[in-house]
Amino acid sequence: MILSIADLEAAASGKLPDATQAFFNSGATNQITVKENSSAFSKYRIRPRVLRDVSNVQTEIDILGKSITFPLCMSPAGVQARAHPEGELATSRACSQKNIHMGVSSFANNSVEDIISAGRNVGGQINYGMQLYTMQDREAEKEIIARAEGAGCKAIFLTADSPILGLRYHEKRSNFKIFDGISFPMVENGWEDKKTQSHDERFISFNSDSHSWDEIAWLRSVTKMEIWIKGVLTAEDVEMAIESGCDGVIVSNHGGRQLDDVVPTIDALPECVKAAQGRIRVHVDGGIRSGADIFKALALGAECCWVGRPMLWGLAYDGQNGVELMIDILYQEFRRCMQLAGCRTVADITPDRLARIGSDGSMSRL
Ligand SMILES: Cc1cc2nc3c(=O)[nH]c(=O)nc-3n(C[C@H](O)[C@H](O)[C@H](O)COP(=O)(O)O)c2cc1C
Ligand SMILES: O=C(O)C(=O)c1ccccc1
Repeated sequence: MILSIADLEAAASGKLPDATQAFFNSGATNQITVKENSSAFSKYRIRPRVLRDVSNVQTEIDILGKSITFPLCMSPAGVQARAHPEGELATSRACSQKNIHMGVSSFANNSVEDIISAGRNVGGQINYGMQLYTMQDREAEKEIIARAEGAGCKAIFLTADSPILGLRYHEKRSNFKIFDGISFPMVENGWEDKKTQSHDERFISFNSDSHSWDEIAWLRSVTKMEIWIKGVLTAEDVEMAIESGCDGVIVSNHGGRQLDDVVPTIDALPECVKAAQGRIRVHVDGGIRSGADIFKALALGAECCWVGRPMLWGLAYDGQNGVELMIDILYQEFRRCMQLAGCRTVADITPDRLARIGSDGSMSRL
Protein backbone atom coordinates (compact mmCIF):
# COMPACT_ATOMS: atom_id res chain seq x y z
CA MET A 1 0.00 0.00 0.00
CA ILE A 2 1.43 3.38 -0.97
CA LEU A 3 0.50 5.98 1.60
CA SER A 4 3.65 8.04 2.06
CA ILE A 5 6.54 9.32 -0.04
CA ALA A 6 8.73 6.68 1.64
CA ASP A 7 6.32 3.97 0.37
CA LEU A 8 6.53 5.50 -3.11
CA GLU A 9 10.32 5.58 -3.00
CA ALA A 10 10.45 1.89 -2.10
CA ALA A 11 7.93 0.90 -4.77
CA ALA A 12 9.58 3.00 -7.46
CA SER A 13 13.12 2.00 -6.69
CA GLY A 14 12.14 -1.67 -7.04
CA LYS A 15 10.99 -0.98 -10.60
CA LEU A 16 14.21 0.70 -11.72
CA PRO A 17 17.49 -0.92 -12.82
CA ASP A 18 20.22 -0.56 -10.16
CA ALA A 19 22.18 1.95 -12.26
CA THR A 20 19.14 4.23 -12.68
CA GLN A 21 18.44 4.05 -8.96
CA ALA A 22 22.04 5.04 -8.33
CA PHE A 23 21.66 8.02 -10.68
CA PHE A 24 18.35 9.26 -9.28
CA ASN A 25 18.80 8.61 -5.59
CA SER A 26 22.47 9.34 -4.95
CA GLY A 27 24.20 12.48 -3.90
CA ALA A 28 27.79 13.59 -4.41
CA THR A 29 30.90 11.95 -2.84
CA ASN A 30 30.08 10.81 0.73
CA GLN A 31 26.28 11.26 0.63
CA ILE A 32 26.34 13.67 3.59
CA THR A 33 24.14 16.41 2.13
CA VAL A 34 21.63 14.17 0.40
CA LYS A 35 20.87 12.61 3.80
CA GLU A 36 21.05 15.79 5.87
CA ASN A 37 18.68 17.66 3.56
CA SER A 38 15.93 15.39 4.92
CA SER A 39 17.15 14.72 8.44
CA ALA A 40 17.68 18.44 9.18
CA PHE A 41 13.91 18.92 9.20
CA SER A 42 13.62 16.84 12.37
CA LYS A 43 15.20 19.52 14.54
CA TYR A 44 12.01 21.51 14.04
CA ARG A 45 8.78 20.51 15.73
CA ILE A 46 5.37 22.05 15.25
CA ARG A 47 3.64 24.19 17.93
CA PRO A 48 -0.01 23.66 17.04
CA ARG A 49 -2.71 26.12 18.04
CA VAL A 50 -6.11 24.62 18.88
CA LEU A 51 -9.80 25.49 18.66
CA ARG A 52 -9.33 27.75 15.65
CA ASP A 53 -12.13 26.65 13.27
CA VAL A 54 -10.24 24.98 10.46
CA SER A 55 -13.40 23.98 8.58
CA ASN A 56 -12.49 26.15 5.61
CA VAL A 57 -8.76 25.85 5.17
CA GLN A 58 -7.16 27.61 2.16
CA THR A 59 -4.03 25.94 0.81
CA GLU A 60 -3.73 27.87 -2.47
CA ILE A 61 -1.03 30.46 -3.16
CA ASP A 62 -0.16 32.63 -6.17
CA ILE A 63 3.15 31.83 -7.86
CA LEU A 64 4.33 33.48 -11.08
CA GLY A 65 0.96 35.20 -11.37
CA LYS A 66 -1.20 32.08 -11.05
CA SER A 67 -2.86 30.33 -8.16
CA ILE A 68 -1.59 26.79 -7.47
CA THR A 69 -3.26 24.09 -5.33
CA PHE A 70 -0.75 24.33 -2.48
CA PRO A 71 2.83 25.61 -2.06
CA LEU A 72 4.57 22.95 -4.14
CA CYS A 73 6.21 22.97 -7.58
CA MET A 74 8.20 20.36 -9.51
CA SER A 75 11.97 20.90 -9.56
CA PRO A 76 13.62 20.66 -12.98
CA ALA A 77 15.19 17.20 -13.21
CA GLY A 78 16.84 15.86 -16.34
CA VAL A 79 16.53 12.51 -18.07
CA GLN A 80 12.98 11.65 -17.02
CA ALA A 81 12.77 9.08 -19.83
CA ARG A 82 14.96 6.92 -17.57
CA ALA A 83 12.06 6.87 -15.09
CA HIS A 84 9.23 6.27 -17.58
CA PRO A 85 9.00 6.12 -21.39
CA GLU A 86 6.72 9.18 -21.46
CA GLY A 87 9.20 11.12 -19.33
CA GLU A 88 8.46 14.83 -18.91
CA LEU A 89 5.21 14.55 -20.91
CA ALA A 90 3.69 12.43 -18.13
CA THR A 91 5.02 14.79 -15.45
CA SER A 92 3.57 17.76 -17.28
CA ARG A 93 0.13 16.15 -17.58
CA ALA A 94 0.15 15.29 -13.88
CA CYS A 95 1.15 18.84 -12.91
CA SER A 96 -1.52 20.28 -15.17
CA GLN A 97 -4.19 17.98 -13.67
CA LYS A 98 -3.16 18.89 -10.14
CA ASN A 99 -2.56 22.60 -10.83
CA ILE A 100 1.09 22.62 -9.77
CA HIS A 101 3.80 24.52 -11.72
CA MET A 102 6.66 22.61 -13.37
CA GLY A 103 10.35 23.29 -13.95
CA VAL A 104 11.70 21.93 -17.26
CA SER A 105 15.33 20.75 -17.28
CA SER A 106 17.65 21.66 -20.15
CA PHE A 107 18.41 17.92 -20.13
CA ALA A 108 14.78 16.95 -20.68
CA ASN A 109 14.11 14.08 -23.09
CA ASN A 110 11.22 15.99 -24.63
CA SER A 111 11.20 19.48 -26.11
CA VAL A 112 9.83 22.33 -24.03
CA GLU A 113 7.18 22.83 -26.72
CA ASP A 114 5.96 19.22 -26.42
CA ILE A 115 6.12 19.28 -22.62
CA ILE A 116 3.93 22.38 -22.41
CA SER A 117 1.45 21.13 -25.05
CA ALA A 118 1.08 17.84 -23.15
CA GLY A 119 0.04 19.80 -20.06
CA ARG A 120 -2.25 22.18 -21.95
CA ASN A 121 -3.91 19.22 -23.71
CA VAL A 122 -5.24 17.86 -20.43
CA GLY A 123 -6.85 21.22 -19.73
CA GLY A 124 -4.74 22.85 -17.03
CA GLN A 125 -3.26 26.34 -17.16
CA ILE A 126 -0.15 25.96 -15.04
CA ASN A 127 3.09 27.89 -15.47
CA TYR A 128 6.37 26.40 -16.61
CA GLY A 129 9.90 27.58 -15.88
CA MET A 130 12.89 26.68 -18.06
CA GLN A 131 16.02 25.55 -16.22
CA LEU A 132 19.24 26.78 -17.81
CA TYR A 133 22.91 26.21 -17.37
CA THR A 134 25.37 28.91 -18.37
CA MET A 135 26.50 27.44 -21.67
CA GLN A 136 29.80 27.90 -23.43
CA ASP A 137 27.82 28.48 -26.59
CA ARG A 138 25.82 31.63 -25.84
CA GLU A 139 23.98 31.42 -29.17
CA ALA A 140 22.72 27.96 -28.24
CA GLU A 141 21.74 29.27 -24.77
CA LYS A 142 19.86 32.14 -26.41
CA GLU A 143 18.07 29.66 -28.63
CA ILE A 144 16.85 27.62 -25.64
CA ILE A 145 15.65 30.84 -23.99
CA ALA A 146 13.79 31.92 -27.14
CA ARG A 147 12.18 28.50 -27.51
CA ALA A 148 11.14 28.45 -23.86
CA GLU A 149 9.65 31.93 -24.07
CA GLY A 150 7.92 31.13 -27.37
CA ALA A 151 6.44 27.96 -25.87
CA GLY A 152 4.96 29.98 -22.99
CA CYS A 153 7.46 29.60 -20.10
CA LYS A 154 7.16 32.34 -17.52
CA ALA A 155 10.60 32.10 -15.90
CA ILE A 156 14.22 31.10 -16.38
CA PHE A 157 15.83 29.15 -13.55
CA LEU A 158 19.56 29.64 -13.93
CA THR A 159 21.28 26.81 -12.09
CA ALA A 160 24.15 28.47 -10.27
CA ASP A 161 25.50 25.54 -8.26
CA SER A 162 26.93 23.69 -11.24
CA PRO A 163 29.98 25.35 -12.87
CA ILE A 164 31.13 21.72 -13.13
CA LEU A 165 29.31 18.50 -12.28
CA GLY A 166 29.51 17.18 -8.71
CA LEU A 167 31.59 14.08 -8.08
CA ARG A 168 29.17 11.19 -8.02
CA TYR A 169 30.84 7.95 -7.00
CA HIS A 170 27.67 5.84 -6.93
CA GLU A 171 26.76 6.91 -10.45
CA LYS A 172 30.26 6.12 -11.70
CA ARG A 173 30.40 2.73 -9.95
CA SER A 174 27.02 1.73 -11.34
CA ASN A 175 28.25 2.55 -14.86
CA PHE A 176 25.02 4.43 -15.55
CA LYS A 177 24.64 5.20 -19.26
CA ILE A 178 22.93 8.53 -19.16
CA PHE A 179 22.87 9.28 -22.88
CA ASP A 180 22.46 5.84 -24.48
CA GLY A 181 19.38 5.47 -26.64
CA ILE A 182 17.53 8.63 -25.62
CA SER A 183 17.48 12.11 -27.06
CA PHE A 184 17.91 15.52 -25.44
CA PRO A 185 16.05 17.85 -27.79
CA MET A 186 16.88 21.07 -25.94
CA VAL A 187 20.66 20.67 -26.01
CA GLU A 188 21.85 18.06 -28.45
CA ASN A 189 22.26 20.05 -31.65
CA GLY A 190 25.57 19.07 -33.21
CA TRP A 191 26.20 16.43 -30.54
CA GLU A 192 25.48 13.35 -32.59
CA ASP A 193 29.17 12.42 -32.55
CA LYS A 194 29.35 12.61 -28.76
CA LYS A 195 26.88 9.87 -27.84
CA THR A 196 29.50 7.77 -26.11
CA GLN A 197 30.63 10.50 -23.73
CA SER A 198 30.14 10.10 -19.98
CA HIS A 199 27.85 12.39 -17.99
CA ASP A 200 30.91 14.29 -16.79
CA GLU A 201 32.52 14.67 -20.23
CA ARG A 202 29.30 15.78 -21.85
CA PHE A 203 28.61 18.29 -19.09
CA ILE A 204 32.12 19.76 -19.31
CA SER A 205 31.91 20.11 -23.09
CA PHE A 206 28.66 22.04 -22.87
CA ASN A 207 28.61 23.98 -19.63
CA SER A 208 30.68 27.05 -18.80
CA ASP A 209 32.72 27.04 -15.58
CA SER A 210 33.48 30.73 -16.09
CA HIS A 211 29.90 31.74 -15.27
CA SER A 212 29.35 34.89 -13.20
CA TRP A 213 26.70 37.32 -11.97
CA ASP A 214 27.26 39.29 -15.21
CA GLU A 215 25.05 36.74 -16.89
CA ILE A 216 21.91 38.23 -15.32
CA ALA A 217 22.17 41.49 -17.27
CA TRP A 218 22.70 39.47 -20.45
CA LEU A 219 19.68 37.28 -19.67
CA ARG A 220 17.61 40.43 -19.09
CA SER A 221 18.67 41.70 -22.52
CA VAL A 222 17.48 38.56 -24.28
CA THR A 223 14.22 37.70 -22.47
CA LYS A 224 11.17 39.17 -20.79
CA MET A 225 10.70 36.07 -18.63
CA GLU A 226 11.35 36.28 -14.89
CA ILE A 227 14.91 35.38 -13.92
CA TRP A 228 15.49 33.17 -10.90
CA ILE A 229 18.73 31.78 -9.51
CA LYS A 230 18.61 28.13 -8.46
CA GLY A 231 21.24 26.93 -6.03
CA VAL A 232 21.77 29.76 -3.56
CA LEU A 233 22.70 28.82 0.04
CA THR A 234 23.95 32.05 1.65
CA ALA A 235 22.73 35.52 2.64
CA GLU A 236 25.62 36.99 0.63
CA ASP A 237 24.39 35.40 -2.59
CA VAL A 238 20.81 36.44 -1.92
CA GLU A 239 22.19 39.99 -1.70
CA MET A 240 24.01 39.47 -5.02
CA ALA A 241 20.81 38.16 -6.61
CA ILE A 242 18.97 41.29 -5.44
CA GLU A 243 21.73 43.59 -6.70
CA SER A 244 21.73 41.77 -10.02
CA GLY A 245 18.00 42.34 -10.37
CA CYS A 246 16.79 38.74 -10.13
CA ASP A 247 13.13 38.00 -9.42
CA GLY A 248 13.69 35.08 -7.10
CA VAL A 249 16.07 32.54 -5.64
CA ILE A 250 15.63 28.84 -5.02
CA VAL A 251 17.56 27.89 -1.90
CA SER A 252 18.95 24.60 -3.17
CA ASN A 253 22.01 22.39 -3.07
CA HIS A 254 20.87 20.40 -6.10
CA GLY A 255 19.54 17.63 -3.88
CA GLY A 256 23.06 17.02 -2.50
CA ARG A 257 24.32 16.11 -6.00
CA GLN A 258 26.83 18.92 -6.47
CA LEU A 259 29.07 19.93 -3.54
CA ASP A 260 28.74 17.50 -0.62
CA ASP A 261 29.08 18.78 2.98
CA VAL A 262 27.22 22.01 2.28
CA VAL A 263 24.50 23.26 4.59
CA PRO A 264 21.17 21.44 4.38
CA THR A 265 18.72 23.71 2.58
CA ILE A 266 16.29 23.99 5.50
CA ASP A 267 19.21 25.32 7.60
CA ALA A 268 20.31 27.77 4.88
CA LEU A 269 16.77 29.06 4.46
CA PRO A 270 16.50 31.37 7.52
CA GLU A 271 19.58 33.45 6.62
CA CYS A 272 18.40 33.68 3.01
CA VAL A 273 14.92 34.82 4.06
CA LYS A 274 16.43 37.36 6.44
CA ALA A 275 18.71 38.75 3.74
CA ALA A 276 15.85 38.94 1.25
CA GLN A 277 13.73 41.17 3.51
CA GLY A 278 10.86 40.67 1.11
CA ARG A 279 12.84 42.23 -1.77
CA ILE A 280 13.14 38.97 -3.72
CA ARG A 281 11.14 35.76 -3.70
CA VAL A 282 12.64 32.85 -1.76
CA HIS A 283 11.73 29.25 -2.54
CA VAL A 284 13.45 26.06 -1.35
CA ASP A 285 14.09 22.48 -2.47
CA GLY A 286 16.02 19.49 -1.11
CA GLY A 287 14.88 16.62 1.07
CA ILE A 288 11.22 17.62 1.27
CA ARG A 289 9.37 14.34 1.79
CA SER A 290 6.18 15.18 3.69
CA GLY A 291 3.45 17.76 4.14
CA ALA A 292 4.99 18.62 7.51
CA ASP A 293 8.30 19.39 5.76
CA ILE A 294 6.48 21.86 3.48
CA PHE A 295 4.78 23.37 6.54
CA LYS A 296 8.15 23.79 8.31
CA ALA A 297 9.79 25.40 5.25
CA LEU A 298 6.93 27.90 4.99
CA ALA A 299 7.11 28.66 8.72
CA LEU A 300 10.81 29.43 8.20
CA GLY A 301 9.91 31.95 5.51
CA ALA A 302 9.92 30.11 2.17
CA GLU A 303 7.13 31.15 -0.15
CA CYS A 304 6.98 27.75 -1.87
CA CYS A 305 8.69 24.33 -1.90
CA TRP A 306 9.95 22.25 -4.82
CA VAL A 307 10.59 18.50 -5.00
CA GLY A 308 12.86 16.54 -7.33
CA ARG A 309 13.22 12.86 -6.41
CA PRO A 310 9.62 12.34 -5.18
CA MET A 311 8.48 13.36 -8.67
CA LEU A 312 10.92 10.89 -10.27
CA TRP A 313 9.74 8.12 -7.93
CA GLY A 314 6.11 8.84 -8.84
CA LEU A 315 7.02 8.81 -12.52
CA ALA A 316 8.95 5.54 -12.23
CA TYR A 317 6.14 3.93 -10.22
CA ASP A 318 3.28 4.69 -12.61
CA GLY A 319 3.94 7.51 -15.10
CA GLN A 320 1.40 10.36 -14.97
CA ASN A 321 -0.71 8.52 -12.34
CA GLY A 322 2.33 8.05 -10.16
CA VAL A 323 3.24 11.76 -10.24
CA GLU A 324 -0.40 12.59 -9.45
CA LEU A 325 -0.27 10.14 -6.53
CA MET A 326 2.89 11.83 -5.25
CA ILE A 327 1.26 15.28 -5.42
CA ASP A 328 -1.90 13.94 -3.72
CA ILE A 329 0.13 12.44 -0.86
CA LEU A 330 1.92 15.73 -0.19
CA TYR A 331 -1.29 17.73 -0.61
CA GLN A 332 -3.30 15.60 1.85
CA GLU A 333 -0.48 15.64 4.39
CA PHE A 334 0.04 19.39 4.06
CA ARG A 335 -3.66 20.24 4.30
CA ARG A 336 -4.12 18.05 7.38
CA CYS A 337 -0.97 19.49 8.91
CA MET A 338 -2.37 23.01 8.47
CA GLN A 339 -5.70 22.02 10.04
CA LEU A 340 -4.17 20.14 12.96
CA ALA A 341 -1.74 23.00 13.60
CA GLY A 342 -4.61 25.49 13.57
CA CYS A 343 -3.70 27.37 10.37
CA ARG A 344 -6.58 28.52 8.18
CA THR A 345 -4.49 30.09 5.41
CA VAL A 346 -0.94 29.71 4.18
CA ALA A 347 -0.25 33.17 5.64
CA ASP A 348 -1.05 31.71 9.10
CA ILE A 349 2.04 29.46 8.83
CA THR A 350 4.36 31.77 10.74
CA PRO A 351 7.65 31.17 12.66
CA ASP A 352 5.79 30.93 15.99
CA ARG A 353 4.26 27.66 14.71
CA LEU A 354 7.72 26.02 15.14
CA ALA A 355 10.03 25.06 17.98
CA ARG A 356 13.67 24.16 17.47
CA ILE A 357 15.06 21.18 19.37
CA GLY A 358 18.76 21.55 20.25
CA SER A 359 21.26 18.68 20.18
CA ASP A 360 20.96 18.52 24.02
CA GLY A 361 17.16 18.10 23.73
CA SER A 362 16.42 21.66 24.77
CA MET A 363 13.56 23.36 23.03
CA SER A 364 13.55 26.97 21.90
CA ARG A 365 10.97 29.10 20.16
CA LEU A 366 11.86 30.84 16.92
C1 LIG B 1 17.97 12.73 -11.33
C2 LIG B 1 18.05 14.21 -11.07
C3 LIG B 1 18.30 15.06 -12.13
C4 LIG B 1 18.39 16.44 -11.90
N1 LIG B 1 18.59 17.25 -12.98
C5 LIG B 1 18.68 18.60 -12.77
C6 LIG B 1 18.86 19.48 -13.86
O1 LIG B 1 18.91 19.05 -15.01
N2 LIG B 1 18.96 20.79 -13.59
C7 LIG B 1 18.89 21.29 -12.30
O2 LIG B 1 19.01 22.49 -12.09
N3 LIG B 1 18.69 20.47 -11.26
C8 LIG B 1 18.57 19.15 -11.46
N4 LIG B 1 18.34 18.33 -10.39
C9 LIG B 1 18.17 18.91 -9.03
C10 LIG B 1 16.70 19.21 -8.77
O3 LIG B 1 16.25 20.30 -9.54
C11 LIG B 1 16.46 19.59 -7.29
O4 LIG B 1 17.26 20.69 -6.94
C12 LIG B 1 16.70 18.46 -6.31
O5 LIG B 1 16.32 17.21 -6.86
C13 LIG B 1 15.90 18.74 -5.03
O6 LIG B 1 16.14 17.79 -4.06
P1 LIG B 1 15.18 16.50 -3.79
O7 LIG B 1 15.45 15.55 -4.92
O8 LIG B 1 15.67 16.01 -2.49
O9 LIG B 1 13.75 16.98 -3.77
C14 LIG B 1 18.23 16.96 -10.59
C15 LIG B 1 17.96 16.09 -9.54
C16 LIG B 1 17.86 14.73 -9.75
C17 LIG B 1 17.55 13.83 -8.58
O1 LIG C 1 22.13 14.93 -12.49
C1 LIG C 1 21.92 16.09 -12.20
O2 LIG C 1 21.77 16.46 -11.02
C2 LIG C 1 21.89 17.09 -13.22
O3 LIG C 1 21.76 18.23 -12.91
C3 LIG C 1 22.01 16.72 -14.62
C4 LIG C 1 22.95 17.37 -15.40
C5 LIG C 1 23.11 17.01 -16.73
C6 LIG C 1 22.31 16.04 -17.29
C7 LIG C 1 21.35 15.42 -16.52
C8 LIG C 1 21.17 15.76 -15.19
